Amino acid sequence: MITLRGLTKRFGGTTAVDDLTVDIAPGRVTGFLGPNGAGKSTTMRMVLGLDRPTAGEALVDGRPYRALRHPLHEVGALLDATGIHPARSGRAHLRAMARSNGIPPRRVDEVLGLAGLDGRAADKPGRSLSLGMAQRLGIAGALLGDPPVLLFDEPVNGLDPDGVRWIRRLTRALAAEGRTVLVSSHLMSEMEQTADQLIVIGRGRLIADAPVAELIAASAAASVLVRGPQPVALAALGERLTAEGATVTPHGADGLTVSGAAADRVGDVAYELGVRMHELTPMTGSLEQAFMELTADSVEYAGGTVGSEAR
Ligand SMILES: Nc1ncnc2c1ncn2[C@@H]1O[C@H](COP(=O)(O)OP(=O)(O)OP(=O)(O)O)[C@@H](O)[C@H]1O
Repeated sequence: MITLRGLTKRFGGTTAVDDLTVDIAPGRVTGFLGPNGAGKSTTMRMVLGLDRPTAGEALVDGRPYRALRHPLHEVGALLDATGIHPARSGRAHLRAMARSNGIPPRRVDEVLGLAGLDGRAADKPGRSLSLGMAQRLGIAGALLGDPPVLLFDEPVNGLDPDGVRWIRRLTRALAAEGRTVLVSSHLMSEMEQTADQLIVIGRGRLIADAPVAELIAASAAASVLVRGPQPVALAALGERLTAEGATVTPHGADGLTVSGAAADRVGDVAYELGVRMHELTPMTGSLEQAFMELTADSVEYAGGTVGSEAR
């Protein structure tokens, strides 16, 4: 279990993490999602004792990282996979880690196997590892102490499609063993396939903490695409739906996207107002869409919504 309580980190005038309170439970994969610069890496660094919180606390099984007696056996992490010494092989790197933590050398071969690094790749010097191999090596390092809590920061970075599938299977298997698995990503599609629970942050603040299926369902139920040849009538439809509490955004030159109203209701209102329609389509929800909706206020390029100015 990872527990964040009022976790806050400021760098000068920048608030990277802003009063984050959340529990990350064992036995499932928790996706940690947010736009670039949202504060995901900084949060993970505080869990790992690499950054000191400005306020609040980050606990691993109830204790701050610095109070863990055998850290490698209690929490494993992949943060920046490019940190390996250029002249040292992956195997030597892991052996050194194992030695200084009282872990037997045979565990090194085990985790190299788990990470899919065959003999040759494990003996290459750090400088000649591809990013994908470095990611796998980083994951091998995280698994070395067989810890119950794992943090992977953007683990699919640099991996080919096989590697991506491997990460998906590995994280799910680790969670199925009852471990706490936190995986950060800005790839919503990846999280849709991997995570059970999603924590979404924007500008350091918690935006959502919910099961993936719930987030998708919320966005799926809510969006309807409407197209028609009468801009003024369509604008009137948009106004009326906005007045009923829906969110209406323009879609191309002749359409609207309506969230917060069912397709039946949109059709009925159009009929009442005599609006000619060329299309009325309930949109299939995806996590991508849910993510865009959730983080719309926390990214600089967010599009505005239209209400009374609807075309
Ligand atoms: N050491 C630091 N000094 C100053 N500012 C920092 C430092 N580390 C992070 N930041 C700032 O804190 C904010 C959050 O950064 P962070 O790397 O945690 O975000 P992220 O969600 O991991 O983003 P990305 O997906 O781009 O890695 C950013 O505005 C970043 O510029």
